[in-house]
Amino acid sequence: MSHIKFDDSKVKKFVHDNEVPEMQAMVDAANTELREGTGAGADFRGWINLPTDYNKAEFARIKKAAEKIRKDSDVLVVIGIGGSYLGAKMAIDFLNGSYYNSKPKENRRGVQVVFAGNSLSASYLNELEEFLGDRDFSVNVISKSGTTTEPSIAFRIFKDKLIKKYGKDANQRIYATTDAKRGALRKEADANGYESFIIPDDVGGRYSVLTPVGLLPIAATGADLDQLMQGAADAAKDYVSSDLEKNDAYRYAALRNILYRKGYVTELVENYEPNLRMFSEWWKQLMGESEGKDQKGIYPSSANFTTDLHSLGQYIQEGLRNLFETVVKVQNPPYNVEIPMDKENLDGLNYLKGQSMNEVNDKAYEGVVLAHNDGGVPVMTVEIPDESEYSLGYLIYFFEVAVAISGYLNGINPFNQPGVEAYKKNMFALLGKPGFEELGKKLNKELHE
Ligand SMILES: O=P(O)(O)OC[C@H]1O[C@H](O)[C@H](O)[C@@H](O)[C@@H]1O
Repeated sequence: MSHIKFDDSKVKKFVHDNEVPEMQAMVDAANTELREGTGAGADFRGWINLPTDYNKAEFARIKKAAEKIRKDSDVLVVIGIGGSYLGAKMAIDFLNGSYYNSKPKENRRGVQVVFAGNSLSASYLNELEEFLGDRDFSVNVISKSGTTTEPSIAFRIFKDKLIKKYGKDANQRIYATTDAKRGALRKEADANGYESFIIPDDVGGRYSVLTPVGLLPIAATGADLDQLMQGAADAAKDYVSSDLEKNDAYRYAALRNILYRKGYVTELVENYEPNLRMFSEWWKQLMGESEGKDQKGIYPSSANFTTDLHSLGQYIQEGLRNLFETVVKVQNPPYNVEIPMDKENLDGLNYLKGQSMNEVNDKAYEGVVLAHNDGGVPVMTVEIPDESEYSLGYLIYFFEVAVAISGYLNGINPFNQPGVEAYKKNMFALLGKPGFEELGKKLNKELHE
């Protein structure tokens, strides 16, 4: 039985009864493409069986490395961008809360984890260096290609810092997560003897959170990796049927495509728990890089509730009617607080006395769903029981398998990202990278005309 409760009752107004069954044949075809490898991008389907077929020896080595980091460091600096950043960041926030790094040591299961190499901002790096101060730290540099500019620059800077602080022992504090054979990072890891972990060839960056890419930083916070993988493994079993009556991940994929074809071209993923803010950022890369191509695709966006009801709420209620919402809801958040009685009741809130904040949050959710529905916004809800490692693993797999099916339903390759190179080439040319001279001249002319 599914660990996720998927509620599509609030799309009924927008989708006729016949529409989902009429998608079944297309979903069957998409399922065949995905499972039999007859679809585009078939070489990148390693994530399908990853939750059970992962490298067990490496998994054990990740746990050991995390233990060593917890012993000899106060902070782990994780360097990466895109799929080499978002998965670890979202999982750490999801499992530990957004103030994890500010908690006193005794309230944390592991080291503080900070992220670098996810922008080109020198000011951000400076802040990070100030945060580190003279405390002990290690670095986990992550790049599948091993050549991405942002993490490469950040790695140079933190490597230099490590060498200045620890001399020849610096190499013992560097963990490289990269391709088995290719790329500059692999070369450097081999040359300097860094402990290294492998990103499988057949798993793309945005599908890589359950590889060493996500696992080492997550383990450094003391989280239970076995439960995380178990959740994903169970989801892999639960979401294997191509029957839309039995597979909610596929049903979600089908409904997204039905809505998209009616003009609902923007999907907002939403949460009612700030711990899930970064989950939305991870989801946006998964959806956006998978589906936005060939001049089509749903635009993935996000909102954090109830916070954004006071900023974006107006637009969602009454703006252009091209939006639909997917709420990721937590049935039992890790904490609850009772609203106290106030004798004077000057704020008029005594009608809430004795109620819990989680109840109030639930009522907000119910009120919002009904209001937005009335305003012309289809809403789907993906509910997980709690914020455990198991539920997170399950949820990750739900969206991974859903977007793969959804992409095939829309006739694109859900596993490549050719468009990302365009700006990179221009940036290299404008920076004067050897080999890009001609393009550099052309762009400089265009910029100055
Ligand atoms: O892991 P890396 O090779 O450094 O790549 C990091 C990220 O950068 C790219 O530009 C891609 O669009 C992403 O899919 C990828 O996750």
